[in-house]
Amino acid sequence: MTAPAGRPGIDVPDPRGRTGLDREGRDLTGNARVRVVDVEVLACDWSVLRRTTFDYRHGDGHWSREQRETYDRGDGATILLYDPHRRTVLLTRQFRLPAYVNGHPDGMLLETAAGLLDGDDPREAIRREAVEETGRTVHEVEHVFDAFMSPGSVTERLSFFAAPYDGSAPGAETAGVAEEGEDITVVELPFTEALALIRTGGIADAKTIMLLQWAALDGPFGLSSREAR
Ligand SMILES: Nc1nc2c(ncn2[C@@H]2O[C@H](COP(=O)(O)OP(=O)(O)O[C@H]3O[C@H](CO)[C@@H](O)[C@H](O)[C@@H]3O)[C@@H](O)[C@H]2O)c(=O)[nH]1
Ligand SMILES: [Mg+2]
Repeated sequence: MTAPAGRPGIDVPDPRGRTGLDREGRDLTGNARVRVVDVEVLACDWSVLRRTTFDYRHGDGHWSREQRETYDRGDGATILLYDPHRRTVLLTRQFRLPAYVNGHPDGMLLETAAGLLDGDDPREAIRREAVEETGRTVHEVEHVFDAFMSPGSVTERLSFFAAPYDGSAPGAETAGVAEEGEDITVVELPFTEALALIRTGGIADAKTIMLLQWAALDGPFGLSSREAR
């Protein structure tokens, strides 16, 4: 007996049970300069790699046919936890393979807590991730901004949040969901030290740099907070 014919992720389930992955992006109508011609699934396992063929009308009016690959691992959310009284921030340290294979000395990155949405609203998702990755429960979270982190290739939209935590209360030193292979160290740093680490390369993660700079410019350790004191 032969196995049923079918393309995983398209007409038969892929390893994560998905089908119809080649339909994503075919019916977009928001930009009259863009006509999607074809969507191919090049790979689907954890994430989805697609190649999209589209016609694009340039500024001078001529059309050209283009192809772009997009890497889709879903959307995510991240949060800066800060203690406004002790002037500290709570970060995580974990191994990041993509950074390790691209020149980071040991792949151990200092980052703000973050996670994939997994079908949740960003605000709900970030409350869950804050507890999972730092052991701290956060109450009111402030939405700071959203950003596409690598818009030439990665579809992900990241939602950025901030929330105070009480660093005078005892907290966890390790966190993460062990069944998912996570092994996270919780790192509390004086805010000025965290900012200095951006300059030296000790913090090399984009979302973390963005949130620390927001905190210095516009957030809890910024000009307006200094004026308020
Ligand atoms: N098997 C497998 N599992 C994976 C893979 N990629 C991720 N996972 C699993 O999915 C979990 C994802 O953990 P989250 O905490 O939800 O996501 P994250 O990797 O921290 O992502 C956050 O940071 C990223 C980097 O800045 C952001 O890109 C992302 O939006 C989010 O904010 C990992 O612990 C791991 O178990 C993969 O390629 N294969
Ligand atoms: Mg995470």
